[in-house]
Amino acid sequence: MHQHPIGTTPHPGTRLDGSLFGPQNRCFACSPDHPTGLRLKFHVEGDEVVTNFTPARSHEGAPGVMHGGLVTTVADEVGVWALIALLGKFGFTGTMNTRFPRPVRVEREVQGRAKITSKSTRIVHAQIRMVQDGADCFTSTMSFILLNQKGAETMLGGPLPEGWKKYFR
Ligand SMILES: CCCCCCCCCCCCCC(=O)SCCNC(=O)CCNC(=O)[C@H](O)C(C)(C)COP(=O)(O)OP(=O)(O)OC[C@H]1O[C@@H](n2cnc3c(N)ncnc32)[C@H](O)[C@@H]1OP(=O)(O)O
Repeated sequence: MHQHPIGTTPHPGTRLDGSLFGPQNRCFACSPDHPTGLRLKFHVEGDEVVTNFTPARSHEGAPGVMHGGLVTTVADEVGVWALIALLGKFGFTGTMNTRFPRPVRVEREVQGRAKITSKSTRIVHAQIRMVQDGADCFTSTMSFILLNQKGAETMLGGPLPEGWKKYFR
């Protein structure tokens, strides 16, 4: 029987940048007005959520190479945005199983691509790739944990803004 891939249609009305969550969103990776953040934006291509980012010299670890932790930051973020865009849900990163097959060079665009591979009530698995000049530089299987409103409030340490509640179970 033909199986529809999970989450292939953008969740209706979803604006694919950090302004979606309003001024309380201070996310280093996606807040549009973070003073030193990455200010990532996202779009959907088929069953993938995609972000484009050009690392600067200030994102280096080894000379000429983007710091692996920052590569992971972009990859983690595009994974979460796959849940937001395709499922209308927010998940907290639970696990990452990652390889870095090639360096990401600074001052050249790298593309983050995330695809949802499985979904249950409480866990979503996604496959994330970071691609530069047509080659995979980072591949990871990540799990994201879906909390209910009470669990999210406990985790975040306070009540959720009204507009965030729908992103939880
Ligand atoms: C709307 C919000 C807007 C925000 C604006 C900014 C946007 C962008 C921000 C983007 C930021 C980027 C993203 C970030 O940076 S998210 C930040 C990085 N991640 C964290 O800080 C998570 C820290 N960990 C925790 O808080 C808890 O351990 C979590 C919440 C993960 C689970 O809590 P808890 O343990 O109490 O949950 P449960 O007992 O109900 O279990 C539920 C199910 O999950 C399974 N499980 C549990 N742990 C793991 C695990 N580690 N791997 C795999 N599976 C795990 C468990 O077996 C069970 O499965 P099942 O038995 O039902 O099958």
